[in-house]
Amino acid sequence: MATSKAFAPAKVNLTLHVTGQREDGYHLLESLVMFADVGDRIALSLSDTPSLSVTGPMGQGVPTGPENLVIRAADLMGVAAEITLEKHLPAAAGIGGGSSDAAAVLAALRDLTGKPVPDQGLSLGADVPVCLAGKAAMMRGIGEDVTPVEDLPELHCVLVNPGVAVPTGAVFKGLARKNNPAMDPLPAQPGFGALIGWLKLQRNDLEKPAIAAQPVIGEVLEAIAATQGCALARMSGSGATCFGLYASAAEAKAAAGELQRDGWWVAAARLS
Ligand SMILES: C[C@@](CO)(OP(=O)(O)O)[C@H](O)COP(=O)(O)OP(=O)(O)OC[C@H]1O[C@@H](n2ccc(N)nc2=O)[C@H](O)[C@@H]1O
Ligand SMILES: Nc1ncnc2c1ncn2[C@@H]1O[C@H](COP(=O)(O)OP(=O)(O)O)[C@@H](O)[C@H]1O
Repeated sequence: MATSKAFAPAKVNLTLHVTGQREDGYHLLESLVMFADVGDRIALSLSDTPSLSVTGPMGQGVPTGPENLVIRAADLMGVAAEITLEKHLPAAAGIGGGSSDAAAVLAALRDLTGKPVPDQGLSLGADVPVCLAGKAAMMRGIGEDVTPVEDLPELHCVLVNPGVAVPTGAVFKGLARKNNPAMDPLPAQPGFGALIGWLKLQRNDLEKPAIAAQPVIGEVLEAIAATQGCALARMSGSGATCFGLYASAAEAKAAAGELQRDGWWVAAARLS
């Protein structure tokens, strides 16, 4: 029986500009996305009797029925599979856990069966195409326009989620304005200092409405910014996960130690 194992990394939106809104209500975005070396793990095998088992430290509350994005991904490919999903990422957290799981299943089933992935998986979620690309990229449109970005410096980060789920649609609805300024052009082959300098001039436009919905996100950002060596603290996606950037793995690891609180999920990671 054909089997496959896959890693579904956390997606981090280093920037997220909301620059407009389509007639169907979806928002136009510009985002620099990178992927962390922390994530979910998936094992799957082709089978006549499809099934899903959700395990892992963050598995609680993740749907086990047909609404789970890994099942929807198998359905989209028209393939029956037995899937085990080991959750390490918090759900509904702005780091694309479900989207990354879906993308990993799409890629695994494409490789096992030779079938193409319909429409980059966009029908499963706006974040699925960038997760399918799986490497640093500029994401535009509602997420369907993905351009890989080469030559970014090594980045180390801490990811912090305060244990509150923030529904993506509700945060978009809370935006004061939909047509915010576009991102500045990314400098060519930036070193760490140049990339941080550029990032500081960009934004996550969803930060403000997310903090209004869940004020603890503001506390997380302050706590990250106060850690030794933190070059930038920002929210990812629609939250509530926030990240801090550091020049070294040692600083990111020390920050993760400092940021431990009851109910907070904290991970040090490398971004690429
Ligand atoms: C905001 C982002 C940024 O990367 O990340 P997350 O916070 O989800 O991680 C994504 O665009 C989210 O992608 P994804 O989570 O796949 O979104 P979807 O399931 O397609 O959409 C959930 C809801 O968010 C709103 N939505 C989503 C994407 C978009 N470009 N405009 C929107 O207005 C819509 O109300 C939609 O019903
Ligand atoms: N495999 C999955 N992992 C996590 N959540 C999932 C999954 N499949 C479906 N969901 C549902 O999708 C919603 C969004 O989850 P997720 O993709 O992790 O968040 P976000 O889009 O904020 O990064 C959750 O509320 C959860 O109920």
